Amino acid sequence: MNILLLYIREFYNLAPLKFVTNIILMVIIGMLEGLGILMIIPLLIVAGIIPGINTNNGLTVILNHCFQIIGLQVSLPNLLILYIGFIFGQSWLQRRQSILNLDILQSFAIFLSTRLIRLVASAEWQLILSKPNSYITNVFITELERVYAGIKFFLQMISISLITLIQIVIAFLVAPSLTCLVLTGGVILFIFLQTFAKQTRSVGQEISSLNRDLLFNLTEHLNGMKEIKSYGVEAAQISNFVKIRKEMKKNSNRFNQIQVKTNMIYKIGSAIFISLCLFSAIEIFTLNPQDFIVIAVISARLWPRLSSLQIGLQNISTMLPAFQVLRELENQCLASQEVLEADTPTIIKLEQGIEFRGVSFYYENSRTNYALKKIDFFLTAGTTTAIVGSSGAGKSTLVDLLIGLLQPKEGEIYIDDQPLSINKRKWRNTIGYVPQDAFLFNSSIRENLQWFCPDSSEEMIWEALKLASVDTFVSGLPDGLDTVVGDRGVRLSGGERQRIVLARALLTRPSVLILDEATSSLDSENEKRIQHAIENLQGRLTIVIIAHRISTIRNADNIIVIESGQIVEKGTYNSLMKNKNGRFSTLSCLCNNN
Ligand SMILES: Nc1ncnc2c1ncn2[C@@H]1O[C@H](COP(=O)(O)OP(=O)(O)OP(=O)(O)O)[C@@H](O)[C@H]1O
Repeated sequence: MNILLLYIREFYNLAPLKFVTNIILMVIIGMLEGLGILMIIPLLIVAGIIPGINTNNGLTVILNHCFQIIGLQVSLPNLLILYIGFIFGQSWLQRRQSILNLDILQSFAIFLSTRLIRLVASAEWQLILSKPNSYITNVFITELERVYAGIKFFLQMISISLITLIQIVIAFLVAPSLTCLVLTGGVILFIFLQTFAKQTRSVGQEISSLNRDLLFNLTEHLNGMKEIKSYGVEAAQISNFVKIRKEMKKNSNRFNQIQVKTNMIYKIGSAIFISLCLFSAIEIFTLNPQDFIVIAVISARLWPRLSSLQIGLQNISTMLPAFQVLRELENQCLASQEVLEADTPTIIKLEQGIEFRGVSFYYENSRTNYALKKIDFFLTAGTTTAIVGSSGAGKSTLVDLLIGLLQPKEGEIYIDDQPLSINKRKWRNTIGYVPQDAFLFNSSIRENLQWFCPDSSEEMIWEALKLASVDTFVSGLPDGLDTVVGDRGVRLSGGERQRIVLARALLTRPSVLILDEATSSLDSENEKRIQHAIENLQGRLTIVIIAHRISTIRNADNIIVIESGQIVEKGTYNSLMKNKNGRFSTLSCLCNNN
């Protein structure tokens, strides 16, 4: 419950005035409903439905007094108009309150999701790496929805509680002993049914974990659709999906059964207690008819409310695990916020070069294994450097460190003698990055290109396309720049996609271009095109190429060979090839044999 109160406090802090207005409206609505019930007595008296009525009844006297003040007679039409007035006022306020309620709930929903996206976006890359995408998606889509639902149930419970409380007070004023009897019954039943709240909590926990599994399974299924179809393992994936779905159904049924059971117990309980009340009212408390009617109406309304309160509590209980999941992610992101200098469009004009000084790095989930150990090198500005090594050698880790996504555990990276750690934002504005699995949106080539550079002109776009050797291809398309590339660029070949991503990186006019295995999945024809594009750029900027294939880096000014996280060789292509027993020569032979 503490976690719920924590979010309620944030909810209150977001719009305290609206929150308080909402509560005041709830109280007024509760009072108007109570007055509506009380009106039954004078109505019955004036209509003469209850014979031999004691007209000195407290309520009737107050009403007479009120009517005298406004100069009206206590007549049936006046009473009916007043009754309609109460109901009208209550309904109108209820409408206003519902609108206000939804408004503040929606504002809170926006606040929570915006805060989460900010926290995730500014978290250290290593935290994002440690979470499956589907985990974060699940928190955004499912768990956040459950959190809003939990807050909504909480507000509904406040509203029901206030209305119930006001009616209990009215009933108490009319017939204290009988009200105590009705209440005792209600409280006993309420406490008895609390055991169900615990059960619903465990159902809620299972719902949270099943939602996560379902999304994980679905994401894996969709991402790996090509492989799944190629290996013909659709049935296994589908059966896994169906299994989770069935578990969800089982859970949902369990929750429903608890709620239906609660409802049933309340109905039976209320029948027993209302009968008991009727009997006691007549046989023990000898209540007069008008008071009896008020108590009967309040009791009849009170019991369903108690049942709604109980069900509301159960609903909140089911949602509590979602609050915990959300808080956990928020706290993790908060604890690993990236320290960046103020947002700025400034870039670094690389003049001397980039230096790795004694850089070591390990991933948090494998602290004993260094992915990179004591890396020292200097990349002169304006040159092209290739980093090669076998799979798992540490090339991508090195690129992530170079971009400033990962922080060295030991040592430091310098950009023209300035530590990268204090200039990360400026540095990222300076570089162009083409990753292994280049990403394109399901929109036009133009929109994809302008993603990082929204103000780029037509001329700049074509210049970048030309540099990336993809201008002829784009101009040959029927819709040219307006051609839609499909989800993740599926309507393009691997080579076309990669060259468009290269053009996107070049459009930002970077001083440093980092290509991480940009040709790894391409055939030799496309590889040549990319290579040609890179050769076009050599000398104009500082280029860092991570490559598997030695053929693609023949023209690099420097080559750094990494093995098991350490630099084992450095030099030019020719000097490294001369050392026949060297790692580079071996890698080169392996590539040629492949
Ligand atoms: N997110 C991670 N968590 C834990 N260990 C990781 C993570 N990413 C990489 N590693 C480990 O770090 C080492 C270096 O990995 P890296 O991806 O940098 O190699 P690579 O040379 O780029 O490999 P490849 O050419 O196959 O992409 C490997 O031992 C790898 O298992």
